[in-house]
Amino acid sequence: MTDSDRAIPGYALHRVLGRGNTSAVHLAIDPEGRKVALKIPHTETLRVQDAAERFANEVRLSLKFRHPRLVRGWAGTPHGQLAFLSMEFYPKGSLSDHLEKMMVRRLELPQALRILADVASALSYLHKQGAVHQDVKTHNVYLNDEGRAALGDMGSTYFVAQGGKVSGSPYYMAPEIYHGETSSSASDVYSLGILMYELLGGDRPFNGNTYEELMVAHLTRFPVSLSHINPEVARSVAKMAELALAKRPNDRPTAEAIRREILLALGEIPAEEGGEDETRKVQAEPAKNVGRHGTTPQRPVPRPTEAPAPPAKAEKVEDKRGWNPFRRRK
Ligand SMILES: Nc1ncnc2c1ncn2[C@@H]1O[C@H](COP(=O)(O)OP(=O)(O)OP(=O)(O)O)[C@@H](O)[C@H]1O
Repeated sequence: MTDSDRAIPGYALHRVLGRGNTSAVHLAIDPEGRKVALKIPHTETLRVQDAAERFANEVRLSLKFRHPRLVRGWAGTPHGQLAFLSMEFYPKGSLSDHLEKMMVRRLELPQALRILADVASALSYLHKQGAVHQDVKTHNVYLNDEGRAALGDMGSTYFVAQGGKVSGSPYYMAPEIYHGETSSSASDVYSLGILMYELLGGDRPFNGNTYEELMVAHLTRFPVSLSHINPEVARSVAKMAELALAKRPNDRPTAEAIRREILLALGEIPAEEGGEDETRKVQAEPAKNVGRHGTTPQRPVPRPTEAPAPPAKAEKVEDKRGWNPFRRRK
């Protein structure tokens, strides 16, 4: 029993689904008898103003946004000793957990495209609401039993009109964020581009052992063409991933344009964004032979571990020195 295993009135805790830097997430039964993922912040999180505010932000925004490709918040209390967030339970856990468990370098092509289309769909929705997510990465994508994905962790999300604190994970952070500029929907698209390389190409395009190495890579290097890494990926999708990684925000496509291109590669006609049913199938079955040469062969390669969130812009240099991109966060 730790401090984040405390009782929340009305919820029966079953087992721990995972522990992060700021909270523990339990499988629980809510007052309506539903299985939910119950997030309870560590006492330390509630003590540190920034962390407490981030948790409160996650609670508020998870309850506010409604989209089938966003992790749904059922109920929550943003502040205080009884702070919690009750969310939709994703039985397969996070995409990073899943990739680690599967021990594969990349998923089968249709599965990877489906996940990417779902994340692009969630981003397209958020961007239309005038919000920026700021933390797109495998750790924050959740999977259900049908192979559908939902984007979670709204802790860093903010409305552009209201402004917000710039943050992100160094593996996924756009060049303008490294430059200390403000984030935008285009910086989310950049992170989506990294995710596309990761899922379709088997690796992130920019790597490094330190924050500085990663910064240099993101600022100065250009990714190898995704078509070259994986010729099975449709050229139109590979092109989108490459454009998403453009150094200048204005040169990147929108999340909606990426979503459409991926859905077309899946053999679906993209429908309007926002409803429960975002796509209409062209064929009764999802296209098996996606891309130019069919599905992706699997290679058993263990995955690198996730990076923690970087020091926020305003944080001190000591934080940066102590930062280790390969430390597990749970
Ligand atoms: N909705 C959910 N369904 C199933 N499992 C979940 C869900 N939400 C979180 N988990 C599990 O709990 C773990 C911890 O959650 P999460 O990463 O959100 O915690 P956190 O403390 O906010 O993380 P950090 O602050 O380190 O980013 C996840 O890695 C995942 O395994």
